[in-house]
Amino acid sequence: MFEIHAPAGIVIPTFVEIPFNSTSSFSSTTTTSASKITTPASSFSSTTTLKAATLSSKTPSTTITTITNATAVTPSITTATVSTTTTNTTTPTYPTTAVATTTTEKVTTKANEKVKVLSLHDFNNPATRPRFLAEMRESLIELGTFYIKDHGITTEMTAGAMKSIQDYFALPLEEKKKMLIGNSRHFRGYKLIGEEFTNNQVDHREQLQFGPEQSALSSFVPTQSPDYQGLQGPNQWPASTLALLPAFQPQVIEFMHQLETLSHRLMEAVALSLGQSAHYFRDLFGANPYYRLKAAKYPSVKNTKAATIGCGAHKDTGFLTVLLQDMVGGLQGQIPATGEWMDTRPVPETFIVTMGEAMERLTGGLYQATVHRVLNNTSGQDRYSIPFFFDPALDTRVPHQIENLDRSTRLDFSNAQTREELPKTDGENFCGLGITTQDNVSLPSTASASSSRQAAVDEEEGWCSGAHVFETVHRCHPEVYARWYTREE
Ligand SMILES: O=C(O)CCC(=O)C(=O)O
Ligand SMILES: [Fe+2]
Repeated sequence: MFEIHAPAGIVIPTFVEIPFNSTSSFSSTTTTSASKITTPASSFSSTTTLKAATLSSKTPSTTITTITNATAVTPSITTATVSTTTTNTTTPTYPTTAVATTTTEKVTTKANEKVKVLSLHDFNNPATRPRFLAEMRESLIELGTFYIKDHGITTEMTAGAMKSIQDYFALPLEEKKKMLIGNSRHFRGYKLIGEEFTNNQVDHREQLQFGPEQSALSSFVPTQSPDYQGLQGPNQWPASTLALLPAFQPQVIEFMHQLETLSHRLMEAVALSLGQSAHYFRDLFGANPYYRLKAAKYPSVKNTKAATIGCGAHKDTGFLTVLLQDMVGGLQGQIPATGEWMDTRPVPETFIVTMGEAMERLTGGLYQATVHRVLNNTSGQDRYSIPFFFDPALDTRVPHQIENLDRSTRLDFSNAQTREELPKTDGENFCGLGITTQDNVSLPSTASASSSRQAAVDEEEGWCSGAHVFETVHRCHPEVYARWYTREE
């Protein structure tokens, strides 16, 4: 038996994310029957479909759970019986992450109250900084996520960015297709609804991807260079789209710029919260951090059978995600300790800050990479979100783990100093490692034995951040990989 509290008009699938590099341990199908679900009576429909994808590498199967017999037990709570059947599905042809079904899913909207809203003002002010860092640390150990307010990005900017992406998605399909992600070796551009898979399940969203505006590496040779070097390059800006939406390009570029500044500041706080120096991540990330801005539109669904999930359960790949969402709702995070799902409800004028797998790995699991997903909604309102993924320069070697990390929940932050407060030392360079993926810079050696040309891990030097990012990105967008990375030009 398990209990689910479902938010209004939202379909709950059952997915479980597994950590990266774990590809074989979850392969069996699990079947649940006659479980119990509770959900707010006002929003419950008597036949809601839950869907859980299970993968063995060859023969995935899909578990469909149908809720029936809903009956009200309190004015606000409804119970229902869950029965489950298992059917086979086709295997995707591109690499996938193994997925396990869960029979113990719990969702509670109450758990949302667990996610703290932190104010960046409290970090900036030395008097309140110790408390801010203590709360940040606790949140990242427990959940891997928090909201940030007073972040310094104006409402005008966030509203403008939202409006720009809404205007873009409202363009005729023919116009949007001019910017197809498949046109770009650098994984930038537009992706149609129904073409992306997360957790081996087709997502129900349109999306648009941008990254740092740079020229491509002229030295890049497909099938010979490390694949991740192909991530560097320009965004797509079709002239006709810019003519139709004059504010679009400047808005997106300015928003990325401001999110980069905010992310650096947040990473400074994260470093301090880990007991490291304020410039730990600046030094690690180098002069040209690699980031991706994704804009997503989740159309409201009429019936929940047609599309069961907006975005399947997953952990973000890298270090830090800063996410802007509108007020529609549907994003959920999983509480690591209990497996319970909680709504990451829209909180006005905040961003949601989430740790990714790279951070989890670097901290030896002390900071959680939050498993999250987006549920479809039947409210009639489309949902828009803009996540920003912040990572080191592509050729950064990330240490396997921060040394001598104090793993206790509470640390003394009374003397924590930000970068600008730290005394400058001779020759100090805040971009200390100075690693950049420029055309004229020689790159770290790569493991030629690696079949995927990734040079992902090196015992001595640490693992390659770009290779790690590429691993996920190429899995999400196999059409880009097939076109640009599998043969020489
Ligand atoms: O749209 C959202 O709120 C979340 C999207 C997400 O998790 C992702 O694209 O990685
Ligand atoms: Fe995500």
